[in-house]
Amino acid sequence: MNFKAPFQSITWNDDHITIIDQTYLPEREVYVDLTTEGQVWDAIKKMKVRGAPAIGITGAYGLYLGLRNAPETSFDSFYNEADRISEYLNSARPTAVNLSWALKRLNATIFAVKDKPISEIKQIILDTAKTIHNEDRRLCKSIGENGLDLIPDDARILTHCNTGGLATGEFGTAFSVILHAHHAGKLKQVWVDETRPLLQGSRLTTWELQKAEIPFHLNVDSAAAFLMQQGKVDLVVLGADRITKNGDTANKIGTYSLAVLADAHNIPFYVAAPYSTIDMDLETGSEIEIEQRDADEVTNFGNKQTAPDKVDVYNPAFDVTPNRLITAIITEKGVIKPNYKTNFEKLFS
Ligand SMILES: CSC[C@H]1O[C@H](OP(=O)(O)O)[C@H](O)[C@@H]1O
Repeated sequence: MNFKAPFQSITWNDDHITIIDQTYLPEREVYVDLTTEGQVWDAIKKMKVRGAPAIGITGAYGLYLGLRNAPETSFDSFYNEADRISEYLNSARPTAVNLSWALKRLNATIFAVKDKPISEIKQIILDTAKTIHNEDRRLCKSIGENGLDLIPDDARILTHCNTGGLATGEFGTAFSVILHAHHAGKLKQVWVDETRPLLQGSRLTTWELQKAEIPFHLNVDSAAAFLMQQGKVDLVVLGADRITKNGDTANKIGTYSLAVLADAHNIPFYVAAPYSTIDMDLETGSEIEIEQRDADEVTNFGNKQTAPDKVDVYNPAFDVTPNRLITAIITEKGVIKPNYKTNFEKLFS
């Protein structure tokens, strides 16, 4: 299916990255230029750019920004600098594997061309970052196409957090499935979880759905169960930040709750993600580092304080859904069903 994505959230402009600063959405569409690895780190940490594939792409460009003026005295010193900057960038957010995946891919590329002049290696780093960006565009389009077979006519899809162009290189993951279902005339509407505490659903997914002219209702997270109980949800489709070899999936906090609810109501529960989100180095979800974020994200609603001073807060940015609750994982190579370990090994062989 040929259709354009509603917008681009990351662009390489000659010598810098331009991103939409998502912290201003939906009220304002603010574009910011990132010219150093420090600005990239800050943008990822403060979620000006967010979403597993998007932070991988931005991190890749960030490594180039950090290395483009590095001394060209010796390969070893250049490679050590690449490793240092990669470690620094990777420290911005730990859970989404795409950031470390992109940086590891770039460092492997650098080592593979170690006999070339360092000036040439720098250009290869930039070219590889662009390849990662363009590859994500293609992979996410395929995810949407592959997901279509799972979508019934007049589908009412519930989704969580944001998985569209703001979270990826262009089409999104679960959002790509929604886009394709819409263009195929199979989508009745989307239920959008607001996704506390940072409201990626109510701020970002609604903004993207309006741009795509897709019908939706915004609902508080705790209304999902009632919607399912009333028979108003046909399937759940959402994204991932890290999927382990056995199919356990780390995703935005609240995903596990939805998986348990979907199971209790016999509703299909689908994860959509590119291969770059699958971490074949981890056996199970218990090994995934879950990012803990600042208390003020929970004790404040925008600029309004909504809890007393000095309260203890538990604010994990993600949770882990066990593979047994995941009906299938929609990837660019097709729809993967259990046994995930066996089928991932075939996918990666
Ligand atoms: C297409 S991956 C999007 C994935 O990333 C989000 O996390 P965050 O907003 O904290 O970057 C969320 O888990 C989404 O499912």
